[in-house]
Amino acid sequence: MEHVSEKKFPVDPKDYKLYEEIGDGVSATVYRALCIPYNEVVAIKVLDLEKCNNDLDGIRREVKTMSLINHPNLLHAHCSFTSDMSLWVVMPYFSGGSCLHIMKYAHPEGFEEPVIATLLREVLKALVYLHGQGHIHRDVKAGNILIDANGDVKLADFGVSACMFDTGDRQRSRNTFVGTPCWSITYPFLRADIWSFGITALELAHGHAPFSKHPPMKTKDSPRFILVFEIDARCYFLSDVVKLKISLQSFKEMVAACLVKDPKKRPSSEKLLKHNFFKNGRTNEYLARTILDGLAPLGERFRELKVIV
Ligand SMILES: Nc1ncnc2c1ncn2[C@@H]1O[C@H](COP(=O)(O)OP(=O)(O)OP(=O)(O)O)[C@@H](O)[C@H]1O
Repeated sequence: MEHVSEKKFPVDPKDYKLYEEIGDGVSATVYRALCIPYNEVVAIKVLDLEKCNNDLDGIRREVKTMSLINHPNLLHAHCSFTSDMSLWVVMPYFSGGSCLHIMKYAHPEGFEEPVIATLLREVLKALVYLHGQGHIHRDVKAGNILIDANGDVKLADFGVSACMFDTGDRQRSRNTFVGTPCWSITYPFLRADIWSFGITALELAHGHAPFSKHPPMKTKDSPRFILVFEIDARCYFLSDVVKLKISLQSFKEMVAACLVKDPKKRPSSEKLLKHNFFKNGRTNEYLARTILDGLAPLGERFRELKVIV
């Protein structure tokens, strides 16, 4: 049981009233809910601990990371607790839902340039902060970019994140790297997020990620996979760019800088944030007006999309 925000959220399920489902993932269901004592709407991610026997480490990491981070573009959990065989993570409710949901529902061909620039700029600010703290997010994607009613953007889901300052044991067990946490060694690992960031840019521009219809690769970290994927993603990008509404040279340059095979040659999140492309970004109110106005409530959209899938 952990308390993670200034306002003490209750850690008893009886203090919450679960409303409709608003999302689901591999091992969790997310509900809109009411925190009864505060009369405040929240989102609760309920993880079935029996289903995630093999990844208790990942869950602990997600909850711990969510409780320690403090940045306006990162999702911060109110509290978490176990109830029977499930873990409840109580978080602020983002009525826009994820960018993936919004695209699937209302923008199947992807977003317009200023929307993409605004979303990506906010995500990049979160990455600058995370990387500065030695964290790698490792799951940057449209499904993990949440938007609230004001157009505020939050990067969510730390289920597979890793901290470069952890002991070697955990890193060894995750089969990613072994070594002392010093920047000269660790910074190429942080740049894994830059790769995913480039793919996310394509996802937001196309409405879906390159090869999103293919089953996930088991050997995610294998250099062969990365190489094949890089070439494919770039071909996909170059051949399809004519179809995009995006004609900006700066978008192409920005994505190309992220999708470089050698992580050391990718820009840092801080450097990338200075890229010209992000000058096309607008305010959060613009986002709210452009992509949230007129959308059905999140639960309704979720239900409709579930029927389609
Ligand atoms: N705080 C929130 N407010 C509104 N919607 C949310 C919130 N948290 C999650 N969601 C919705 O629920 C979906 C699934 O949540 P989440 O990604 O945390 O589950 P997951 O099991 O980790 O998913 P995956 O394994 O696919 O990454 C999100 O894509 C989003 O649409």
